[in-house]
Amino acid sequence: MGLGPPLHTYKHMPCTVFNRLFAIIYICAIVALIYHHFLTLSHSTTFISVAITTSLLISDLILAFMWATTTSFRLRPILRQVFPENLEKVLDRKDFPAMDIFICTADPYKEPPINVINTALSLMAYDYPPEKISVYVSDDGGSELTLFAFMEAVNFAKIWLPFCRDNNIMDRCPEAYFSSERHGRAELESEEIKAIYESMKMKVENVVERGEVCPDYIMNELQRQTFNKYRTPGFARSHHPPIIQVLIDGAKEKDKKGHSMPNLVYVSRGKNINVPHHFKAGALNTLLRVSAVLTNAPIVLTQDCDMYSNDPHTPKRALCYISNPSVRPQLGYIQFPQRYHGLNKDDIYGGEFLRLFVANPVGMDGLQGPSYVGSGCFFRRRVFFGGPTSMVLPEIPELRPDYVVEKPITSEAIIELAHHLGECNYENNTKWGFELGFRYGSLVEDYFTGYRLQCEGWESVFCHPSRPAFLGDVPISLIDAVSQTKRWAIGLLEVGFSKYTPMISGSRYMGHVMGLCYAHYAFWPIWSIPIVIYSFIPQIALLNGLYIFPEVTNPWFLLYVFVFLGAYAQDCYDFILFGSTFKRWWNDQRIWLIKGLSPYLFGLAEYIAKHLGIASQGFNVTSKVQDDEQSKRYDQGLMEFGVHSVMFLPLATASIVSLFSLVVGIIQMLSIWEVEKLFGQLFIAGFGVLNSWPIYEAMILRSDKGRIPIKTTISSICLAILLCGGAFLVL
Ligand SMILES: O=c1ccn([C@@H]2O[C@H](COP(=O)(O)OP(=O)(O)O[C@H]3O[C@H](CO)[C@@H](O)[C@H](O)[C@H]3O)[C@@H](O)[C@H]2O)c(=O)[nH]1
Ligand SMILES: [Mn+2]
Repeated sequence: MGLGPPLHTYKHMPCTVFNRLFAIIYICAIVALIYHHFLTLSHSTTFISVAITTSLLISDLILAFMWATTTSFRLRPILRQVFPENLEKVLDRKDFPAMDIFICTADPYKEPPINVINTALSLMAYDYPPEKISVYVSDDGGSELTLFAFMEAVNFAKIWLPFCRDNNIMDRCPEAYFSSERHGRAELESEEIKAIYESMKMKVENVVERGEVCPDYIMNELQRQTFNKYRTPGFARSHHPPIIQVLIDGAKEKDKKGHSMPNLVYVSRGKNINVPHHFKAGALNTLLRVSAVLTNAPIVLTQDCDMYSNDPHTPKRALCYISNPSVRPQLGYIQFPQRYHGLNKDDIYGGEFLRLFVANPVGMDGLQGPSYVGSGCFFRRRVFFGGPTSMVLPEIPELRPDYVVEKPITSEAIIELAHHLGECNYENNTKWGFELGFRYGSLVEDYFTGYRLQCEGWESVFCHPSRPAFLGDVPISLIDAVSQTKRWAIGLLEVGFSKYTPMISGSRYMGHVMGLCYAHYAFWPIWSIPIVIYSFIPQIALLNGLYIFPEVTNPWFLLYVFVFLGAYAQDCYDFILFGSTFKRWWNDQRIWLIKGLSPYLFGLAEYIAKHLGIASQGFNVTSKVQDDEQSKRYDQGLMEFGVHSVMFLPLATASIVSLFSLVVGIIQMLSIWEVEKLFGQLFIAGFGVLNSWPIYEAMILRSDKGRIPIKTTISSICLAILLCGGAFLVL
């Protein structure tokens, strides 16, 4: 920075040297392993042994490729530190840039409006000049319930914001604050506010339960007119004109203590069943345009509706990097990790996503910067308009990132223009979604957008303070977790096999290591191929007395041991290094196997089906509703199945096959007493059984509602019999 106290610094992680050395050794091991497969292949005489060796070869090639992509995150990890306490020494508070905050919600029944307004309130209460903040809510659910909740939030904000400011509260999400032990200091006032909050919450929940805003809750003619828009004949969430409401005009409205308030704008973009709306990316682009004509702040923060702010100083941390764009003109965005509240102790579904949200971004931070993960990201508005040196102009001057807004946000002309910009077919014949704004073409618009921005030359920074900047909800049932992963899998493959594939395009624009980092995600779903093969082939071969791995006494066996233990140990080491625990790592590797057998596999299949024109996929919003009984089981660490789903069949079948082959394998071992021959397969079957423990429990031992339905159990037993019987006939 030159002058003044430092705002940020970084250091290389000490593990870098070890990581690089280990990578070299491991590459040699992989080469040897592949050589061994070819050797075996050349000695194979029967069709069966050729087929088995080939499938192992393919599996190991895929695992090797994925290992290489994982390793790219380990080559130059850096840790950053920011000094927000120094910010006001170099930048006057009145010179802080304005910020437009985008919150997306899509379904009042899966994303309860009370939670959405909690997120909004936590962000409105940022420790930042309120007149510089504008919060825009995108309601893709097109629901009066959400709008009603926000109208209520406006009144509550007038008490909540000054309360947080005057008492220097850290938890500025009301729900989090009132349910924590911390609200001791401002006792009396806090109790009063809590009562007001509770009554608002009841009102909002009541309205959601009824499914409509009852007439007593409508305060005046203006509100009645607004709600009537949702009740015109033909109005549906997927078919309606744009609705834009300025709920707080910061220039006029004051809080209870007479201070200014942030702007709050509700936007439900226009939709038409015949016009593609591009899901969240489409919603964000509408917000980009609407906010451009209303406030056009140079900084844009995107937030999922469940990701509330957990630290009021977060925007100042971001400012430490972007307060002076001329210092690093290519810096495009600052990504904070997604962190979650309410994870159970050992994180049975791997909901922490330690690698995705922490370890990998740290790795990319030392290169061109982390990928964008959809929430908790401060962008410079300029990034949505072409690369750092080649600006792409929008169709009207009002949308340019350097356009200065002069009219007040409630002026009629501006509101009219905003509605026009939110029309469902506004984007026809424009560059939105392709060269401008968030990019279309993938269900993981975040990954795809970040990737394209970085290809254009934008850099990014990972900001990972020890107090989480944002906290969100995790799926607490297996079906939710795997459905989410399946959506991601499809979206990632859409990028992986597009003309922008990271392997080629990414490497060309960002270098091979960055290309590999992005390829890592794009090809996540192909992990399902080796996982499926290793979950069935060694076990079924064992059942039929076919031994497919080197004997324990054979030196090649050591190679297998090294490759397996090496990968697992380094994986575990990463987990511990980034502050997680051994048990969480263990559950994470189990969920990795589950994903390979279920969402990655189905994602791959659906992606192919889509390409053959058989099916098409939408964005299935993850439910954020917490069923009490389900939450209880989650807290106890029980895996929640509960419903019958084809997604569970491969894993249930694999667990039965493993168990069966382990038992038969042990019997074989006792009868022929040649452990060294079958040890490899026995180990894999045993490893499968160990990992399947929660599945057996849920099939047989449990009686609660989260157990595996009998239908699933029977279907998977039938499948297992078919598979083993079929193999018996063939082999
Ligand atoms: O048509 C849609 C669909 C979704 N959303 C919003 O998108 C956000 C993310 O949806 P969610 O169901 O929570 O998906 P997750 O899989 O949990 O989200 C992750 O993955 C998404 C991409 O698949 C990213 O957009 C998210 O930022 C990232 O947190 C939510 O706020 C939704 O309201 C919309 O606004 N419009
Ligand atoms: Mn989410």
